[in-house]
Amino acid sequence: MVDFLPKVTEINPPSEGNDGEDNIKPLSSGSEQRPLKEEGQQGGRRHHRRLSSMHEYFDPFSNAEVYYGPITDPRKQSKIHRLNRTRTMSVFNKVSDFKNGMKDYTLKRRGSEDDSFLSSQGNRRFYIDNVDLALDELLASEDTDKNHQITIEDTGPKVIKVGTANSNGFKHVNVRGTYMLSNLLQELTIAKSFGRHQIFLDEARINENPVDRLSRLITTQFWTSLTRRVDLYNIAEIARDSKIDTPGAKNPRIYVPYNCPEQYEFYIQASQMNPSLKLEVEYLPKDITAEYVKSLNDTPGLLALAMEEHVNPSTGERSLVGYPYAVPGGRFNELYGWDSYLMALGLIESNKVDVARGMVEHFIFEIDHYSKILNANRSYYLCRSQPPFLTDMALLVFEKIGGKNNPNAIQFLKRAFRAAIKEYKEVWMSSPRLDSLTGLSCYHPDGIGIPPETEPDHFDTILLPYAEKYNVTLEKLRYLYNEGMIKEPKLDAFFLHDRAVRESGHDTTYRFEGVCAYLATIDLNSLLYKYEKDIAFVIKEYFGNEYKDENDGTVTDSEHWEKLAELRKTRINKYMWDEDSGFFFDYNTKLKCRTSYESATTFWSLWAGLATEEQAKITVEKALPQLEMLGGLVACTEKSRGPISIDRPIRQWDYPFGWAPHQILAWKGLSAYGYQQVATRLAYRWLYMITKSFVDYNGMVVEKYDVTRGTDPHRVDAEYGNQGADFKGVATEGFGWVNTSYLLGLKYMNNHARRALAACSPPLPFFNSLKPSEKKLYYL
Ligand SMILES: OC[C@H]1O[C@H](O[C@H]2O[C@H](CO)[C@@H](O)[C@H](O)[C@H]2O)[C@H](O)[C@@H](O)[C@@H]1O
Ligand SMILES: [Ca+2]
Repeated sequence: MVDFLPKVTEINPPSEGNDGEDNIKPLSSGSEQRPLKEEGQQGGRRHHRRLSSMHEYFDPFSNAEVYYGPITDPRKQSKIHRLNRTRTMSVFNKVSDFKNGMKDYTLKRRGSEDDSFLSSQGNRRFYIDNVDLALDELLASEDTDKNHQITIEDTGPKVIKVGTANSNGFKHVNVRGTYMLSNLLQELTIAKSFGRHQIFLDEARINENPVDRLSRLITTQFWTSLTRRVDLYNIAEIARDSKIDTPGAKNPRIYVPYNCPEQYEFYIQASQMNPSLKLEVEYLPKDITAEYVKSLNDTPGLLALAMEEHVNPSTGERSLVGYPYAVPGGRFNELYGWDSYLMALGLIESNKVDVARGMVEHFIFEIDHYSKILNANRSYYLCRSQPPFLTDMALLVFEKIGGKNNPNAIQFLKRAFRAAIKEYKEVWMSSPRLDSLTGLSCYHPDGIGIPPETEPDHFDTILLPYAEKYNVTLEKLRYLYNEGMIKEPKLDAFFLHDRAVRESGHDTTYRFEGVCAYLATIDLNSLLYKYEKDIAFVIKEYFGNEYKDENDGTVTDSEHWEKLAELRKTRINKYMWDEDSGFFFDYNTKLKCRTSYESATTFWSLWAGLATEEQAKITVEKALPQLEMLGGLVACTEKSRGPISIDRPIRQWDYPFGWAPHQILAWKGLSAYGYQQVATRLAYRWLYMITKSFVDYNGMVVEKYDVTRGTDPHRVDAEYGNQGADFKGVATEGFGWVNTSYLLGLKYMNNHARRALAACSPPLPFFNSLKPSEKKLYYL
C-alpha cells in the first residue's frame, strides 16, 4: 500500500521571536502552539512532519469532499496512509510567537519567512492547526464591517500570517490582499463544514486564477449544491420554503396530484418514518381552480414532481425516487420554469446531463398533472406558467443522451414533444392567453388576489389609497381584498397584470405594469415561433411526418407547423417590428397599438431565428447601442423606464439591471446571424462584471447585476434584493442562470481575453489596448 504521510522527523523547539513583519496578524494554529503529533504519541517529544511531498498525491484543486476528506486530515493520516519516502527537514531554532496566541508582532527582521516555503516554487502549502480559531482570528482582523465576508469594503490590514506546512506551522508567511484573504476565509469555512480541525492548504487554492476558480466552483460545487432529488429522507427538507411566513407554513407540506396514489403512499411513508419533521401530505383535487389555489395561500406546500422506480439490486425492494433537478438559488428553492432551461444549458456544459434530463421529465409531469409548466412547483404558483423553452431543452438533452442512434433517447424526445404540443395548444394558444384578433399570445394566467410569495411591502404604494379609503390597516386591507370582502375592479385589473408580469419571468418592470396581460410580447411570441419550428422538425424526423394528437384527435405534419411558424413571423413583423428604432416592440392587443418600451428581449427574435438578416443588421446598428452598458446588456433603456421616485420605485427587470437570460439569448441570437464578435464583446463585459465582484466580494455570484456600476454591481436594492449575496464565509451555490452564463460566456473568450478577465481588466481599457486586428474579434 502506498503511504501518503511524510515521515515524522524530530525537530528542535522553534525559537522565540517573530519571523514576520511588523503588525501583521498571525493566523494562529492555536492559542498554544500545538505541533503535530503522532496519534498515541506521548507528550514531551515534539515531532515535525514534512508535508510538501503530499503535492504529488493531492490535487490542490480537488473537490472539497476530497480536499477536506479523511485522506488529507492531519489527525487521521497516520491511521490511513503514510508516505514511504523521507526527505531532510528544515530544523527550526526558534519558538514561534504563535504559542503566545494572537498578538501584534514587532518586526525584527524581514528575511524571516519560511525559506523552504519561498523556494518551493509554486507547491506551497499552509498548515492550520486550529481551523475554528483561525477563522475567528481572520474575521476579527479582516472582516471590519462584520458581515462574515472579506471584501474590498473591509478596512483591515489586508494581510495575515499563516503557518507553513513545511514548518508544521511554526514558521509563517503572509497572505495578502482581499482576494486571497477571502479565499482563505472560504476554504476555512468549507473545511469547518467538513468537521475539520486541522488542514493543509495549498497556496494555489487560495491564489487561483479567479476565472479558473469560478468556473471550477460552478462545475464541481455550485451545481451540486443547487441539485435536489427527492427521496424518503430528504423530502421534508426540500419542502421547506422561506418565502411564506404564515402559521400554516411552519410545517413542510407536499401536495400530490389526485391521480398519483403511489406518490401519495410514498410521501405518507416519508412522514411516518420521521414524525418529528411534521411533513404534511395532501391530495390535490382533480379540478384546480383559482379559488382553490387562493384557499391554499396560508397553507402553502411543495408540489409533487416526476419520480422513477428504483429496484434495490440486493434486496429486490422497489422504491420511488425523484428525478434530479436544479433550483435557482437563494430564496428560490423549487423547480422553476425558465430558470430550469437556462440552468440546463450550463448543466449540460458541465456534463450533468442527468439533471437537465430530470428537469425535462418534471416538465412532462407538470404538463400532465398541472396542465402547464409551472412558474415553480409550489401551491401558490399553480395557476401560472413561465416563458416556454421545453422544445429546445428536450432537443439539447436528446442529443446528449445519444440522439437518433439511441431508441430510448427517441422515446424521450417523443414524450417531451407530445407534452410540448399539449402545452402549446392548451396553454399558449387558448383563451385567455391567445389574442384571437392578432393570433398572437400574451402572458395571462388565472388567479385571485395578491400573490402571497412576494415581499410583504411590495404592493404598499398600490394598496395604501385603498387602506385609507376603507380606513383600515394595510394588513386588514390585504385580508379584506383577498377574501373578496371588498370589491375593487381597479385592484383586480392591477393584480391580473401583476400575475401576468410574474408569468413573463420579468417580475417586475414598468414595461408590464398595469398592462402585461394585454401585451403580445416579443419574448413570448419568439419562443412560440421556436416551438413551432422545433415541432415541425421533430414531427418530420421522428414521427414519420405524421403526428396524431391523442388529446384532440388531430393529425398534423411538419408542413402544418411550418405554416404556423410563418404565420406568426408575418404577424410579429406586422405588429411588432419598428424599423426606425431597430426594436421589436410588444403589441397592446386592447389598445391595438405597438408599444415603444425598449427591451433586451428584442434579441429573442434572433435567438428564435425569426428576424430577417436585414432586421438583425438594423438591430445591431440601432437597438444594441441603446442597451449596451459597461457590464453587458441592460434589461431596458433608461428612457423607456422613466424617472424613479418614492412613489415610483425602481424595478428589478428595468434599467440599470442586467440579467443572465438576456445575455445568453442575445449571444446565441447574434452568433446565429453572423455577429459572433458582437456576442464576444457583450460576453466580455458580462464576465468582467461577474469576475470582478467574485474577486472583490468574497466569491459572490448573484441573481442579477447593476450593469452600469463599475465597483459593486451586485448591489441591487430593488424589490426582494439580490439573491446569492447573503452568505456567511463562503458562497456555495452561485446563482443558477448566472452560473450558466459564466460557463457559456467563457466559450467566446480566447486566451488573451481570459487573462484579461482574470486580471479584472475593465472592458474599455481592455478593448482600447487591442491591436486593430484583435479589435475585429469584438466588432470594434
Ligand atoms: O417572489 C417574487 C417572485 O420571484 C420569482 O421571480 C424571480 O425569480 C425567479 C427564480 O429565479 C425567476 O424565474 C424570475 O424571473 C424572477 O423575476 C418568481 O418567479 C415570481 O413568480 C415571484 O413572484
Ligand atoms: Ca466584511
